[in-house]
Amino acid sequence: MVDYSVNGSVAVLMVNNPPVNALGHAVRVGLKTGIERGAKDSRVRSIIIIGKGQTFPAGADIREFGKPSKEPWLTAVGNLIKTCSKPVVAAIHGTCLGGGLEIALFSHYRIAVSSARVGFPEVTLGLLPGAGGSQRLSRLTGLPVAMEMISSGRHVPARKAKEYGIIDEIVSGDLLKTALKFAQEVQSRPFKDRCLRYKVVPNADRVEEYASAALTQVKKKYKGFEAPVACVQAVRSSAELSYEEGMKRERDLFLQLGQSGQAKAQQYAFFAERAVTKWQMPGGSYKTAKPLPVRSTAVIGAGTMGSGIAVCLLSAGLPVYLLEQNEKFLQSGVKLIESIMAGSVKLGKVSMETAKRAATLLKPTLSYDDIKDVDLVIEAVFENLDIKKEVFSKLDKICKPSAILCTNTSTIDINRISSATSRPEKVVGTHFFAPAYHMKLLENIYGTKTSPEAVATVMKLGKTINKVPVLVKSCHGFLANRMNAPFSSEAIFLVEEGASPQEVDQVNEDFGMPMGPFKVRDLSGIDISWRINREVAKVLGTSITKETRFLGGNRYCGLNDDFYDKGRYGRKTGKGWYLYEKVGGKTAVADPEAEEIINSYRQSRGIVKRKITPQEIFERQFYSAINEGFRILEEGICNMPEEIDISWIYGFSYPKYRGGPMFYASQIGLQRVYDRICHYHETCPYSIHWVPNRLLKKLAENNVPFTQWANHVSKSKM
Ligand SMILES: CCCCCCCCCCCCC/C=C/C(=O)SCCNC(=O)CCNC(=O)[C@H](O)C(C)(C)COP(=O)(O)OP(=O)(O)OC[C@H]1O[C@@H](n2cnc3c(N)ncnc32)[C@H](O)[C@@H]1OP(=O)(O)O
Repeated sequence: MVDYSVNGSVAVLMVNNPPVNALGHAVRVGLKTGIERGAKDSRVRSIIIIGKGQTFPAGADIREFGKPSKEPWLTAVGNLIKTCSKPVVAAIHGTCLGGGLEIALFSHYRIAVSSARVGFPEVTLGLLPGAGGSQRLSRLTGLPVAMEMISSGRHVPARKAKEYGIIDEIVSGDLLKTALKFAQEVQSRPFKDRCLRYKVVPNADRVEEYASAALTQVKKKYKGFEAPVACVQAVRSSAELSYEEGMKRERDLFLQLGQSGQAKAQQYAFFAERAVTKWQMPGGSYKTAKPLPVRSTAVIGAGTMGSGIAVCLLSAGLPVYLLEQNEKFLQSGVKLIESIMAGSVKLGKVSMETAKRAATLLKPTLSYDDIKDVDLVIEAVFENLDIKKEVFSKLDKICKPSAILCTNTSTIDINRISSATSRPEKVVGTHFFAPAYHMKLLENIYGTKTSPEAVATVMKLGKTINKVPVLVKSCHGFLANRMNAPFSSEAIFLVEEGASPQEVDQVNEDFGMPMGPFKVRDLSGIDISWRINREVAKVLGTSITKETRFLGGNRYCGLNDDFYDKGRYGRKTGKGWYLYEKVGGKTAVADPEAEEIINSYRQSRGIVKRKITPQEIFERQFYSAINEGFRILEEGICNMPEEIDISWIYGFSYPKYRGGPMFYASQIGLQRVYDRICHYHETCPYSIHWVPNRLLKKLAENNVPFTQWANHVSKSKM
C-alpha cells in the first residue's frame, strides 16, 4: 500500500491504494513504517510522500467510518511526520483532500502541480478535519480563509492554495523528479520552524469578529446542517486555546459529529451518489454499453424548460440549435438564455469566458432542416402526448439515423412517445427539474425498446453537463413525480381537513425541505397544477367539476381549483396560497382572503375543521411517499433505494443530512413506518396511495437491513 524506495539521499513513500489512495488502515501502517524506516535509514536525508496513479491521498477511507477504528490513527501517523528528524516533503497532484491534506500539513514542505486541488471536504460527510487540520490550517492561512474552506469543503486550486500559503511551490514537469530535486535542496536547511503547531494564528485577536461573520454565513447557507457550525467552532478554538487544548476541542467536536445521524446520512449519500452511476437495464449496463459521442445538440422548444436545458448544454461547451415554431417564441427563449447566463455570471456560478463562449455556441432556428446532423436532440415542448408525438415524427424523418432523440417529459410513458418514430431504440427520456439550469437531478428514462447505447449516451451526457443522472424504467410519472404525487396530494388533503397551508409548510421546512409544498405550488403556478389535473381527467375519460371528490377512484380535493377560479395563480399573480409583496414577489405572508377561500370550501362541502398535529402532517406526506417508493422498487422501476434517495436530494432538495426518504425510513424502522401506513389506510381509505405495499411489509416483517433491500427488487428490470 505504501512503497518505500531510496533515490540518492531521498526516501520516497509512494502511496499505492487505487482509485484515490484513500488513507485506509493499511496505508496508515505503510506510512508509519515508511517514516520510521526513512528516519533510521543512514542513506536518507529527506523524505517525500507522493501518490501513485491519479492522485495524492484524497482522504481517509470513508468505508472505515463507523467501524471500530484500528491504530495507527491518522493523528499518530501525522505526529511521526511532524517530529521526524529529517524533513518531509508532500508532493501533490490530483486531489489532496481531508486526511490527505492533514498529512500534507503535518509535512514540513508542500509542493504541487498546478492542476492539483486541496481541501477539507469532511464537512460534506457531516464531519470536520479530525487530525488537527482545523488547528493547523488557520495558522497558515489566517482565520477567515480557514473558516470558509473548512466549513464549505471547497476544493481549492493549487495556485489559490499557494496564495493562501498552503502550498510552498507550484512545480511543473515530472512531479517525482522535481520533488526529488526539491527534497535534496531542503536537506541543508533548518526545518523545525516549518512545523505548523509552533506558528501563531494571524490576527487571533479578531477571532470574535471573524467567527460571528462565519457563523452568520454558514447558518444561512447550510441551514439545518450541524457540521459547518462545528467547523467554525473548531477553527475558532485555534485562536482561543493553546494548540493542545485546540486539538482536544477539535477531537471532541469530531467525535460528537461522528455519532450524529447527520454524518451517517451524509456518508450514505456520498456512496449513494456513486452507486446510481452503476446503472442496469434489460440487455445492458454501465459496464457493457458504450455511449455515442455527443458533439452537437438541438433543443426543441424555447420555453422555460427548453431554455434552461439549453443553458446546461451551452455551459458545458456543447453547440445547441434552439428550435421554435415562430420568431416571437424563439426570441423570447434567446432572451431568457441570455438573462440566465448573465445571472449566473453575476452569482459567480459561471465564468465570463463560459458565458461568452455559450453565446457563440447558441444557434436559434425556426427550421427542422438545420438540425438534421446533430448527435442528440432534447424535445422540451408542452406536456401533451399529441404534440410530442408530432415533434418526434418530424425528428424521425429529419435527424440522422444515429441521432439520440430525447424527451423532457415529466410524466408521459416513453413508449407512447417513441411509437411515433421508426427508431424507438434511439428514444430516451431526459427529465430535467425546474429550474433546469440549477437543479442537479437528471432523471433518464428507458422505454421497452430503448437501447443500452442510448441510455449510456444520456447517462454520460448527464455527467458532462454537471448533473446527477439516475436511470429509471418508464411508467406514468417515472420515479420522482410518482412519489411526489401522494406527497403533494396529502398536503392539500390536510388543508381540506383543517390544517393551514402555513402549518403544512412549516412542518416541511422544519424537517429541512427548503420550501413547503404550498410555497412550491405558488412558485410553479397554481394554473399549472390546474391544467395537469385536467390532463389527468382527460386521460381517465372524465372531467372535473365543483362536485368532484374522486378522480379515477382516488380522493380528489378541489381547493386548488377554487384558487385558480379566483385568478390566484401564485407568485406570478402576486397571490396564491400566500400573499406576495408584488406580482412576481418572493416574500410569502399568510393571507386572510386565502383563509376565507379555504373556509368556504370546507363549509360548502360540510367538512368540519379539525386540529391536525405536526406529526400527522409529517407522516401523511412523507410516509405516503415512502409507500409509493416501495411500490416503485417492487415494480423494478428502479434498481435500488439509493436511486430514490438521490432523486429526492437532487430533484426536490430533500435535506442531504437526512439521507433521502428511503434511508430515513430505514432509520425510523420499517415496522413503525408500515404500521403508520396501515393506520392511515384505515383512517383515509379513499386514497390508493395508502394501500400498504407488500414489499415494505415483507422487508419490515423480516427485518431486512437497508443494504439488502435492493436484493428484493423485481428482477424483471435486469
Ligand atoms: C476511540 C475513538 C478515537 C477517535 C479519535 C478521533 C480522531 C480521529 C482522527 C481521524 C481523522 C480522520 C480525518 C479524515 C477525514 C477524511 O479524510 S474524510 C474524507 C475526505 N475526502 C473526501 O471526502 C473525498 C471523497 N472523494 C471525492 O470527493 C472524489 O472521489 C474524488 C477524490 C474528488 C475523485 O472523484 P472522481 O474521480 O469523480 O471519482 P469517484 O467516482 O468520486 O470515486 C472513485 C471511487 O473511489 C471511491 N472513493 C472516493 N473517495 C473515497 C474515500 N475517501 N474513501 C473510500 N472510497 C472513496 C468512490 O466511492 C468510488 O468508488 P466506486 O464507486 O466503487 O468506484
